[in-house]
Amino acid sequence: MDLRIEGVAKRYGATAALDQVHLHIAAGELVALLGPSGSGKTTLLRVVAGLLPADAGRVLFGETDATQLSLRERNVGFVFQQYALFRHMTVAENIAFGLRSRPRARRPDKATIRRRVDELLALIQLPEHGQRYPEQLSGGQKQRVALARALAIDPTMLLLDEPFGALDAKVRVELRRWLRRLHDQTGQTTVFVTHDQDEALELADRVVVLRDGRIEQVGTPREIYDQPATAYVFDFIGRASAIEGRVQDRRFHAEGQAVTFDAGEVADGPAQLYLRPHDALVGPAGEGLQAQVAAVHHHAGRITLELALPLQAQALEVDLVAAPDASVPAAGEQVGVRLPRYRVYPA
Ligand SMILES: Nc1ncnc2c1ncn2[C@@H]1O[C@H](COP(=O)(O)OP(=O)(O)OP(=O)(O)O)[C@@H](O)[C@H]1O
Repeated sequence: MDLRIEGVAKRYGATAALDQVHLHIAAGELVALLGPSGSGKTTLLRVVAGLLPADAGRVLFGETDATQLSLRERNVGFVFQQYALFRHMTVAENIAFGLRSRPRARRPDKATIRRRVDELLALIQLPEHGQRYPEQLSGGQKQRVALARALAIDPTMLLLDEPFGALDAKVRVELRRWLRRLHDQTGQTTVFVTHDQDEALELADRVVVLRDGRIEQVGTPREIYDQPATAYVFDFIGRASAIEGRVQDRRFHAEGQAVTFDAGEVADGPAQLYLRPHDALVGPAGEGLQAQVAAVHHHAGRITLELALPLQAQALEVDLVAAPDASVPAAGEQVGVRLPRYRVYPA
């Protein structure tokens, strides 16, 4: 089912947790709400679920105005960060809970519930775990059970609030790939909250970047990464360096440099040029931006240079691919930096 959020606003005293949010999510999409702490992700998810009333605006599920509907009437599947499983119930009982607690008229019979639970146990790849208790499962397994419980009620959509937030890094990566495959199997409209840009970019069909209760950009992971609409998105979405300067007649003039760069449509005035560490080519001094190597950092498979630019407060971070025989500039050396890819934003 598709989801339409129209002009939704929510205030807590002086804080606008959500400020005129408009968003359309197509049926079957997997969408990430991405943003730093306090940007309004959880508030938006809760408003959609019916856990929290909005001050203004509408939420539509398909053609139905769901704004005034209760949590139960909306029939969404919700998964919290901390596996909120019932500790005194087995895995199978947890999964069956939503079906068993339906009013008698809409409650499936016991055999149907048992069949549905078995199907879901197979779907989450825990077919033998139905009789275990939550404390006998790993964190990742608990979250899969939480997802099965959410799916059991045949929800209108799945809403996941930092579903992998409490798990360690390796399990997180495994589980998000698993969720992607599960989504491809079920085709369930899914919205998940994360503050982890890797998770959003790897998992989602589209990413919604939030900032202070407003949508900063909506796009495919590729669009968000390759064409960030604002300096904020550029900075938030990956490793980035900024060079201060100004735009004049469609050229960006970096503070303290002779070389200038195409500034596209950016109007005259103070501006910043943003680049990713892998989008800079380091060569002999005299070509491109003039810089001095401030530090050399060795990682597995790559070398990162910190480059100091005259009159710039921030150092430039540049990755070198570590070919075994490549010469690596030493700290203190003067180098030239060419920029095959960058973006200019008004400051
Ligand atoms: N119950 C509340 N009372 C007062 N202010 C709140 C309440 N809940 C949220 N806020 C405020 O609303 C804003 C948005 O909060 P929200 O929890 O939606 O952000 P978030 O992006 O989900 O952050 P996090 O990643 O930390 O969960 C924040 O400024 C937060 O302090």
